[in-house]
Amino acid sequence: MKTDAPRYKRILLKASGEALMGSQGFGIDVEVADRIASDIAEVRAMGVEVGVVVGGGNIFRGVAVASKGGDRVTGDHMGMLATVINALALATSLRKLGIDTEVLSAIAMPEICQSFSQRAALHHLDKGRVVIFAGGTGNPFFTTDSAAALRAAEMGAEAILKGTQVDGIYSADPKKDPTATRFDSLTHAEVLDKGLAVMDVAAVSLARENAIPIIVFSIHEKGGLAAIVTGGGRGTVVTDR
Ligand SMILES: Nc1ncnc2c1ncn2[C@@H]1O[C@H](COP(=O)(O)OP(=O)(O)O)[C@@H](O)[C@H]1O
Ligand SMILES: O=c1ccn([C@@H]2O[C@H](COP(=O)(O)OP(=O)(O)O)[C@@H](O)[C@H]2O)c(=O)[nH]1
Repeated sequence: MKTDAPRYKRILLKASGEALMGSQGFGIDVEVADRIASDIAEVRAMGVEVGVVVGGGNIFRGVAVASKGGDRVTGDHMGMLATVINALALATSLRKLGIDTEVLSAIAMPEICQSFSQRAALHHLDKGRVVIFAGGTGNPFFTTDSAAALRAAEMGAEAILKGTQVDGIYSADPKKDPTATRFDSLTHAEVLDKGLAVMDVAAVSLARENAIPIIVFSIHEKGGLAAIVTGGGRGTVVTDR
């Protein structure tokens, strides 16, 4: 039994969309969604309040449309709808585990889920529900990382936990540069000044302005989320120290 006490009362997990496709080339691998849900359930069982922003890269990215001569805004609308599909999949996995979960969308679609408002989000969190924020920020030209920073500020989260493909922030993209070295800790300003592209500038700036720490860790590690929440695990911690 895990006895480590959680460091945070309320967190915002950014779950990579790309991770959800598992070893498939596209879409959602239900086994991966179920495993991420079990990781979330583990920290809920510790009493941690959890908001989740889910990406959409496993289904659609707006730039893909723009790069082929299409309209970027329409592409981004398609990307935001992709995040709603992922949010519904993750909510399904959480509910299978008996975790009370609410999906709040930045784009109104009342037949499918509630619309986002800060009041609704805080209400559901207070009731102990996991809240999945769908539809990104609701605006084109943004990313789900920016949505994560925005929702973290709105819900008063003590940390943004970015669960991604890599186990931290490196001196360069480790997928492209095998000589890249990993940081244990950085400041928001250092991430921006060094141009470390693990998160976009808007997201890091918003987190810095609101003094919200960011922890980048691998979402592929079972139990990795609980390890980070209890102050262990492998990841890069970004603070305004
Ligand atoms: N300096 C860096 N340190 C770590 N990862 C980086 C860095 N620069 C670029 N990356 C890349 O950024 C990716 C995360 O970007 P992102 O598109 O937000 O993924 P996701 O939203 O699916 O987690 C990592 O998987 C990594 O390949
Ligand atoms: O506030 C937002 C969030 C997302 N998107 C669109 O949704 C896509 C999927 O999000 P993202 O690339 O951040 O997903 P992830 O990288 O986490 O899988 C993006 O490419 C954008 O096209 C957007 O337009 N506004």
